[in-house]
Amino acid sequence: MKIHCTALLMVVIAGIAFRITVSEWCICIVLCALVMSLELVNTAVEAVVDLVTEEKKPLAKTAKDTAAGAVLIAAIASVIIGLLIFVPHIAGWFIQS
Ligand SMILES: Nc1ncnc2c1ncn2[C@@H]1O[C@H](COP(=O)(O)OP(=O)(O)OP(=O)(O)O)[C@@H](O)[C@H]1O
Repeated sequence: MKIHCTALLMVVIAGIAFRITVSEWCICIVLCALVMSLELVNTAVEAVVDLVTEEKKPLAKTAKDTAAGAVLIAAIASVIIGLLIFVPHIAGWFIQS
């Protein structure tokens, strides 16, 4: 969650610096909310699994790994979309200066 909050702060700073459009802000906000929400669900799944059993069980592993996988997929997609949004702004900034 600390990593996600740091990424969120960087997105906000970059969004202000590069003056991204309202549509781009909306996409960034939705993606940040998606990743952070899935991280909270992942934490909840981990807590429930640990509450149910502290023994090593295949179903516990499946529950934890699939929840973590959901966060990873959303995070990877967010990074790709973030690059698609910010790279043209960064390139434009370099061309102007
Ligand atoms: N009860 C269990 N039975 C089987 N495998 C487990 C069990 N608990 C954890 N694991 C395995 O160990 C890995 C690490 O589990 P852990 O509970 O430390 O979560 P984590 O993925 O490190 O998340 P976090 O760092 O947020 O606590 C899991 O991804 C899972 O593959």
